Amino acid sequence: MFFGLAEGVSYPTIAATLLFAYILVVAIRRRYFSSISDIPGPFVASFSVLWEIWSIIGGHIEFKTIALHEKLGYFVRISHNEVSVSHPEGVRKILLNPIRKADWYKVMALLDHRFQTPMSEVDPKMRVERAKNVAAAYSLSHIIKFEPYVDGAISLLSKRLDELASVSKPVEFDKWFNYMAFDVIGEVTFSNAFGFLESGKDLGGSIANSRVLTLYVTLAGFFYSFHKYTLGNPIVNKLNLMPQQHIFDTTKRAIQMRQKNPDVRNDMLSLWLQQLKEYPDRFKENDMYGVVNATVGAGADTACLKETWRLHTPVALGLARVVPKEGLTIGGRFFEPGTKLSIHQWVIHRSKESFGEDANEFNPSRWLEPRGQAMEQYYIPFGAGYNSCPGRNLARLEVSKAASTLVRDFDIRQVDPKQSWTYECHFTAVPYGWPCYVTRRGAL
Ligand code: HEM
Repeated sequence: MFFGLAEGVSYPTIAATLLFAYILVVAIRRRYFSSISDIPGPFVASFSVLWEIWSIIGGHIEFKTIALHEKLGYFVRISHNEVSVSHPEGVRKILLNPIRKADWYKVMALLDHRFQTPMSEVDPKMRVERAKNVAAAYSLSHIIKFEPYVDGAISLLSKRLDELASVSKPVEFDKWFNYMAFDVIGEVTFSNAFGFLESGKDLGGSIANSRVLTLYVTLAGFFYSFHKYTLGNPIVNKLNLMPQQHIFDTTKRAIQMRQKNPDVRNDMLSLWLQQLKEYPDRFKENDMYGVVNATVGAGADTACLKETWRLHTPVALGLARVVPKEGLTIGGRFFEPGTKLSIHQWVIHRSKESFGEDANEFNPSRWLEPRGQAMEQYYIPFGAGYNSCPGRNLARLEVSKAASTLVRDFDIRQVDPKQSWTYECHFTAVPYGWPCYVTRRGAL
């Protein structure tokens, strides 16, 4: 028997209706029949990732997540399969527990899946294995050897500030700190500064473009399968189509220049090249390129000190892990296997329960008071557990020296004293548009 289409009904109409019905069923199932249906959160988050995507694009996911926790409590459903956790047990049970990372991290194989790094590896055991290949380069005993080069970059920065001061030109610190961070990471990784401080310019547009790249990568992590077959595809990358990949071109050029440099030191790259030679079966050339890209990308983002890192934490996206097969109980609430649980560092760092009633205030002396010691367990600017930041030694060295030198040597005042600090949080908190006048202390 043959059924024809009713008059006025076309195949596209039927396809659209079926698609709509499918989306509706999925949304209803996620909203009402998921193991986290009872957890409060924005309506749109109960059936999609749209709340997270929209908040990341908006540039202030950190304050939105804090506000939700203040209103709704320890657990907030921020997407159909992710719960943001602010319970004091969260750091220990989610980050210090060696459980799988969320698939979002897979996007951190940059430019594409051939360049795996410890960051992109979601399995904790494999991540630890990968990290072993590169760990020595980040160790304090290795990093400390680069102190003279950090000092050199700070002196050059001071010289540039003197030049700007002499013509009363406002200083855009966000740019100059970025230049310094790039040059330091160049010295530590390739035995050569990139030349940002020397030229006083964003060479090749690397810094401006890395903002676009960061936003793209942060969003693409939520749609990894799609990214992998589109812009994260090796063919697309060979054609140079990855959005704003200038930073990787800059890194590639730095590696090429280093090969011609007769004066290379025992830099990070030399340790990784040695590893490549000694363990070719477990550390391959693409792994090395991946790690170099991750180090330059992460290392060039550095900003300020302990209380500042608490109040203005550089990473502004929840660190997400996946509940293991035996499930996980936090604060008396059981979470089923496969649920994504994330720790948002801004939420943890501004918790009044952990940091006191003055949690939203800049009060460095909290760390010197008796309560300071108990606060340490909730202080996680560099993450915590097996996936914590390997670059923390360099970050601490560089930021402590730069901040203290600048505060010692310069008077700094805003061009517009009433302007509040401006920054955007997509993946990291990136300051912009906050010009200041500087004058050398003691100068007439
Ligand atoms: C203020 C400065 C910095 C802060 C606050 C910071 C913080 C972080 C955080 C929170 C993570 C992710 C942890 C997670 O996903 O669980 C991370 C990862 C990472 N950071 Fe940093 N970082 C800083 C500077 C640096 C520097 C200077 C370098 C390079 C020398 C660096 C290299 C990395 C790398 C390679 C990863 C990937 C970690 C992995 O192996 O999985 N970071 N960082």
